[in-house]
Amino acid sequence: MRPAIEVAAIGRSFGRGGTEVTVLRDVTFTVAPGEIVALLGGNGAGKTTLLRILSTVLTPDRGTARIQGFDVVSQARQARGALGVSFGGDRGLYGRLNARDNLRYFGTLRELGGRGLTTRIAEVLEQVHLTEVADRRVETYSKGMRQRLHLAIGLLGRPSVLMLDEPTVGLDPYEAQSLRDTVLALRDEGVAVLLTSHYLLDVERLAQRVVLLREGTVQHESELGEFISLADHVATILVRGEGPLPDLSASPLVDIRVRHEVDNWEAALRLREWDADVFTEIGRLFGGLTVREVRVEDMRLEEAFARLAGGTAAEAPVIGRSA
Ligand SMILES: Nc1ncnc2c1ncn2[C@@H]1O[C@H](COP(=O)(O)OP(=O)(O)OP(=O)(O)O)[C@@H](O)[C@H]1O
Repeated sequence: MRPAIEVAAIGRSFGRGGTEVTVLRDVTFTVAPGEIVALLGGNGAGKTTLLRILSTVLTPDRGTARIQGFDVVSQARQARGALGVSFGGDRGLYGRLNARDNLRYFGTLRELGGRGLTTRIAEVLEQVHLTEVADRRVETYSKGMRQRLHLAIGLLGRPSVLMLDEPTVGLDPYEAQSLRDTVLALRDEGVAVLLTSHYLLDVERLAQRVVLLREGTVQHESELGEFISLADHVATILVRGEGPLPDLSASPLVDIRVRHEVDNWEAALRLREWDADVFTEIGRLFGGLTVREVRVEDMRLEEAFARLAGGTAAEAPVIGRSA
């Protein structure tokens, strides 16, 4: 089966002469129909630049990219026809109009029109669960509703390829999950999705494959499971307490960090693997102390990301689990 997205040796620089900066170097990967690929990377890795090239708004200096077989430079119009783009944020929506009229406006820009457009608007509203509020002004919408409207605009042309830049940013967990469910339903219909997200929960729940950019080159590409297995810790146990600090020397648990604030402390125990002794060990370390909270965080994705993108999980700039 022909890939829905083909990126071959793409390169892009900005500026000239002595101030030229190369932002993408020899980037190559594909996305199959019905597949969700997460494009990851720290700030400035080149993700947005690549999405701009694939959505035909920026031309590459080197290499080729195709959307459903259409070259994004020489066949930009056809490529755009196969593509839905949802870059989200607050830009681009007309607050004083309702969702239906926003969709009509963007549909007309895409040269969709007439009765076909009215039917299509009803369909996309249904797909993103906005039918009930479709006649309300968009300025009264929550962030999640706005993100879903962005997605609906991207879906108007029945795209077979969808590009989503930070689809869940700023959403509460319920809204984020609802948006993820919509994306999964689209994937099940055969849509190819390329996604960037600073929320690794999106990656975990959505992506089958991960492409990680670092300083403009593909640093790593693998199935999600393989990516996660690169982490050398399976979990972190956070223990919070008060009073005297625990003595954590001579523990077989790796990488123990303790943070101390006035009379509170927090210990982070990073586990290389789970075994029955972990709980015995925790009892031994913290027995007799005033423990207020014990929490287990599954850190594998963060760890894997941090190891490959640079820095440590604790410092990694792009991680968030709040959504
Ligand atoms: N028009 C431009 N002129 C000069 N430099 C640019 C231009 N666009 C992007 N860059 C630079 O290219 C690099 C990559 O930027 P890009 O926005 O693609 O990264 P990103 O991976 O999307 O980062 P973030 O996660 O912060 O959005 C950055 O160093 C940025 O400053």
